[in-house]
This record gives sequence, structure tokens and C-alpha cells, in this order.
Amino acid sequence: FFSSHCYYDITELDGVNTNELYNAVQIYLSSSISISSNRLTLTRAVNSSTITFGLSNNDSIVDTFNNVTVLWEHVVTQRQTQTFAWRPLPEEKRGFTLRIKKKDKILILNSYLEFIVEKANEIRRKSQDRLLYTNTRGGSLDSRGQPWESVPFKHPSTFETLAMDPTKKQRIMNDLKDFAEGQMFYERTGRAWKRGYLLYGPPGTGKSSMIAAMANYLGYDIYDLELTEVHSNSELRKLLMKTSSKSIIVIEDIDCSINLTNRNSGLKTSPEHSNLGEESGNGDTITLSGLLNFTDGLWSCCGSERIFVFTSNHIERLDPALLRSGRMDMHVCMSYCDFSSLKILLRNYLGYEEEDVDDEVLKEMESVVEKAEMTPADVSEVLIKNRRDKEKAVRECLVELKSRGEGCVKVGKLRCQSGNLRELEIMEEEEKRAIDSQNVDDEVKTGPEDNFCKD
Ligand SMILES: Nc1ncnc2c1ncn2[C@@H]1O[C@H](COP(=O)(O)OP(=O)(O)OP(=O)(O)O)[C@@H](O)[C@H]1O
Ligand SMILES: [Mg+2]
Repeated sequence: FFSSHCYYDITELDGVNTNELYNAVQIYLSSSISISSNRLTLTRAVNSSTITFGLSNNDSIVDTFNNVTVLWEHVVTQRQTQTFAWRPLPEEKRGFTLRIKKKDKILILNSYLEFIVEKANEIRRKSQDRLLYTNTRGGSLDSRGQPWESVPFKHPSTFETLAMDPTKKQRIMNDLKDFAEGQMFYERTGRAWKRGYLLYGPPGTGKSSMIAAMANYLGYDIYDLELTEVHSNSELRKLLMKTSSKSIIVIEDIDCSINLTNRNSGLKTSPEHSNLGEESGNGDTITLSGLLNFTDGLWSCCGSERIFVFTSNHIERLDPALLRSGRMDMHVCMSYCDFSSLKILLRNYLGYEEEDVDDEVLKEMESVVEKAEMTPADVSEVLIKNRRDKEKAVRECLVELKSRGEGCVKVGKLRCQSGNLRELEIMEEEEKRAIDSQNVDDEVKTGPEDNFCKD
């Protein structure tokens, strides 16, 4: 009561969950710790490429923020003998204690902790490689009780190398950026901080590459959810609960991995998807409503800052419930190579800019590329095959485009399976964005909210 200081404990575990603030403080302090300290702990996280310095047990460090000095102490105590628990807790109890002068309390609590969290995220993103998680164990857990297995994710795809219409690409990038920076917006509007993308189009048009580009762009981890390995809605929910924030949760080929059409028809699923079925009530199948709950229901908000991406080769096979507005925020049609995508591929594989290619050839390419209906994967293959001889690569590419173009005109196929639908979706989505950006503008006017609870 008479002390001029106040103390805040930030323990490693909050109940049984990890306290993210503890991790943030640890990372933050590791960046400001001077090598002159006598005793430091050194750690390197799995899949990380850097070593971090940390405060040793029961050591302390002084930090200053806005000319205010604070003291951090790392407190480690032995946990008392454990009573029976489902999951044993670590033997040591760890935490940081922050000591500040009472008069600095408001300033510190309002901005210092927020500053630490942000700084820690930045450091983490810079130092750590992305992770790719999969659930291929068919529901079993590993020794640490985790249903996900992870490997370092080093996919080189970026938005720069992604061949698609530049305006569309920019729109997706803006959307992602708005999302990642939109914490205040989501809080203020009472929306869960998540976003859904449906990527659809023929095989080889870059759906998976787009997901990798998204992860690289935002610095998020990827959870690749293999639905055929999940046996029930409750298992699905558990998997979701074990994903971390700042992640992309991917379900590829959603039309193949689950029978999502005709929710109420009671049709049996095909034998190869025997574990996936319609609402049967016996709890051992995944149902469409289970999946929708996964992305939309209350459970989907048990973390934040998450992006759901579904991919499909056959959008027409998906249940309208999955497509209805608001479910997947953005529908992106990945289609055959157009002229702008072709130019990106020439740059990727041959290092050619527009002016490096003969004008005539370029014109011919432009005139035939749409008709040819070649996927970016097809074009890439031709270019890779001939990449030692760039001139030849361009020539071969043109030949291939022409021969495919002639074939296609005869067959007279449609370019994008849902051309009209696509226009409509883009309009809807633009409307939604207009509303969203209006809200963001409002937010700028009112300024950041004072969302810290002052006692
Ligand atoms: N839009 C694109 N931009 C750049 N490269 C692409 C693009 N589309 C495809 N490719 C190339 O083709 C390969 C296959 O593409 P990707 O796996 O992304 O296609 P997909 O749409 O996911 O196909 P599927 O429907 O079969 O899963 C990639 O490794 C990439 O090199
Ligand atoms: Mg794919």
C-alpha cells in the first residue's frame, strides 16, 4: 500500500493455455538485452534460423519507454507436486514481473504493452521461417498432444511471381493488407477477425501457388487441413482450436474431399469418402454444417486473425450454402493464362521483360493466348523445358499457344466456367469493400480506441 511501485505478473501459462503476452515479452526483451549481461539463456526455436537471448532465471533487466524506466524480472519457481491432471504441467512455473512507478501506470499500460506485442510480432516474423502444418495422422495426437505436424515452409511463390491479372492481384493484396491491419476495424464493428477466400478454377492455374504467396506476403503459417483424415465434426473443432492466430487454414479441393452438395437430400457419400457424409446424427462423420460451423460458428473465433482458404476445381459442385455472400468473403476465379499472366511467366522463367521479346511475336502471342486456354502450369512447362535457350523457349511457347488455340476454337469451349457469375461476385464484393473502407475511414477520424481497461 505504501510502495511507490506497482507490479504486474505475466505468467507463462494462463490456466493450461499459453499466455501470448509472456511469449511476446520474452521475445521483446531478448531484442533489447545487452550482451554485457553476465548471464543469459540462449535458445533457438524449432525451425527458426536465429538464436535468441533471454533473461536467465530470476534475473532482471531495466527497460525504458517514452522516458519512463521500468524493471522486468524473470521469475522461475518450482511447481508443487502435481495432483492428477489430464495433461501434466511443466515442472517450473515461469513468469515475468513488471515493476513500474505508480505515477507511470497509465502511460505504461496504455501503450507499452501494446508496443511490446507489436514489436515481438515483428521480430518473430523476421526471424522465424513459416511453418506448414498438416493433420495426416488420422486424428491421433503426438507426444505433446498436438494434432498438427509441422514442417518448415519454404515455398518460393510470391505475388510478384504469381501470373494473373494485375488489377485482380492488387485487389487481393489490398484485401489481405486491410485484413492484417484491421484489428481495430474488426473489434469496433463486432466482427470476428477472420476472412474467407474461395479460389476456384481448372488444375494448374495457380490456386496452391496463390495460397503460398498469401502466406509469404503476410508472414502467416499455413494449416493444410486434410478433410479425409478427419472423422467427425468434433475432431474438426479440436483441430481448429489448436491452430494459432496469424495463420491461413486451407482446405484444398473441397468438392472432392467432402460431399457438400444437397445438405438436406440425405444422399449417401461415395465409397471413397466413406468417413464423410450427410447429417447422420451419430457424430462420426463430417457434415457440411460441421464444416460451416468450423469457418463461421462461434468456434471459429476461438483465435483471431485467421484466413480460411478453400480451393475447388468445380465451383458448380459446391453447395450454395458454402457460396452465399458473407461465407467466403472473396471468390477468386483462377483461370487460363491471359496476356498479362503470360508476360509474368516470361519474366519469371526467362528473365524477359516485354521489350526483350520481338514485337511481332508478342503481338501474335497476345492475339492467340486467350483462345489457347493454356494454364499457367502448361506455359511454365514449355518455358522450363527450353529455358537454356531463351529464344527457342519463346518460339516453342508461341507454337504451343497457336496449336492449342486452333484446337480450342473448333471445340468452342467456354473460358471460365462461371463467367457471368464471376462478374456478379466481383460487384457484390466491391460493394462490401466500399462499406468496409467507409468504416475504416470513420475509424481514422475517431482515432484508435482506448480499449485498455483502466482500473
Ligand atoms: N498463376 C500462376 N502463376 C505462376 N505459376 C503458376 C501459376 N499457375 C500455375 N503455376 C505453376 O504451375 C504449378 C502448378 O500450379 P498450382 O499447384 O498452383 O495449381 P493449382 O491451381 O493449385 O492446381 P490444382 O487444382 O491441380 O491443385 C506451380 O508449381 C507453378 O509453378
Ligand atoms: Mg493446388
